[in-house]
Amino acid sequence: MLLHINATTPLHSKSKFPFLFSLSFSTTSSSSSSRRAAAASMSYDKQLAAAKKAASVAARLCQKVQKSLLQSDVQSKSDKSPVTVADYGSQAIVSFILEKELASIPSLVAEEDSGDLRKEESRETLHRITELVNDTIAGDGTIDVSPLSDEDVLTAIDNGKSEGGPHGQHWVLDPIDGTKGFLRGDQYAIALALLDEGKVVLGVLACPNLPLTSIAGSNLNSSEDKAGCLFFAEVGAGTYMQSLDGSLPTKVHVSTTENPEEASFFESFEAAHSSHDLSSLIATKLGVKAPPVRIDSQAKYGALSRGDGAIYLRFPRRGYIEKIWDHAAGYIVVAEAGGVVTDAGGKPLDFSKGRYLDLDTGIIVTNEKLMPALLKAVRESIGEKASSL
Ligand SMILES: Nc1ncnc2c1ncn2[C@@H]1O[C@H](COP(=O)(O)O)[C@@H](OP(=O)(O)O)[C@H]1O
Ligand SMILES: [Mg+2]
Ligand SMILES: [Mg+2]
Ligand SMILES: [Mg+2]
Repeated sequence: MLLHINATTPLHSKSKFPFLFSLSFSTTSSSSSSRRAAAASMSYDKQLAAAKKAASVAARLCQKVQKSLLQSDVQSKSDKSPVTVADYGSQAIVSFILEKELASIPSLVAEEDSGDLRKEESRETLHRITELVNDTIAGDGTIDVSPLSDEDVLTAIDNGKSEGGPHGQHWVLDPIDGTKGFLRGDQYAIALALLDEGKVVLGVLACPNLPLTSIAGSNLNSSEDKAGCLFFAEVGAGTYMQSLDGSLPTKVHVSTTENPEEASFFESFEAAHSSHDLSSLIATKLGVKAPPVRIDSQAKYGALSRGDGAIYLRFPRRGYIEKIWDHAAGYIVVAEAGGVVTDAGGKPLDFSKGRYLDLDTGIIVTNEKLMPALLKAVRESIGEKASSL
């Protein structure tokens, strides 16, 4: 179990408060304490500050686009998933700001590439992206740079071609996770994480449409609450949330409920991304009473990290291979808030294998107390489904 300070504790650097960290070490489980021990001598504070800035500025670009979303902003990639000027713009901004803040070209594993944008018919779209990137950077007022050219934007996007892997440091970026939610006007996230020697050591999730207060039991679409959350986590230092417009961070913690009857669960809005039938069977077996909360993107990990729900279930169709940028930031945000993220067989996720995750059947997330019962329900439900085929 992690040391939970309280919900209004501002973030302090671990170097300034060694006392808090020795306390935190003494109360952790053995698997997380070895993770912490490995990272104890490392501080990623500088990278975390750069990541928070990059994700926040990218979120502003996305918010601008979502407001004035035009059908012509939507293109189709070869895999038919929608990709918008905001996906490209967000990737260019994050790549550019990381490079500027850290004074070196980052190794970046990111979802988008510039292939389609370099085609003659994309010339107008590219101009529009460059304009958006420059307007957003100028609007921020803290980034000292002359306007970027179309070529600068293409180069920044293409920095995301790294293959990642088990050695060295690699940034992992999903410039807009939940593009379908973004296009619908619903939830999406800018998800940025850092791998060091194959382990996720920090993560930032910007969720522009996620209410600052709990979404437990609420109808997200009719929520009048103020929205825009920035979750961030550094290995060994816990998870914090602040508003995207810059409030003081508060420490967050996953739900500690042991009772499945009190637990609600998150899953993809899109049934094509995760089997709603299987999750319903699992929830029934486990004794969950509440209906599923269906939202797009890694906003699910963010909401879970602050206890809005207790379980996240993800079961893609057979043969689908998960990408590391769809989970790296969300994983550490939940893990540092005291949660457990595994594949459907209970194995930890391995982010060291390159751009893809090699895992068994699906991804499940909950707290340490509920995990054994959840794993049992998952195993039985998958068995039942298989035998009924
Ligand atoms: N058939 C499929 N099964 C599972 N995940 C899929 C999928 N097709 C796309 N995805 C991934 O699901 C992500 C969105 O997850 P969620 O369903 O939780 O909102 C997408 O991220 P992008 O929107 O960044 O492309 C995409 O990578
Ligand atoms: Mg995509
Ligand atoms: Mg994604
Ligand atoms: Mg994406």
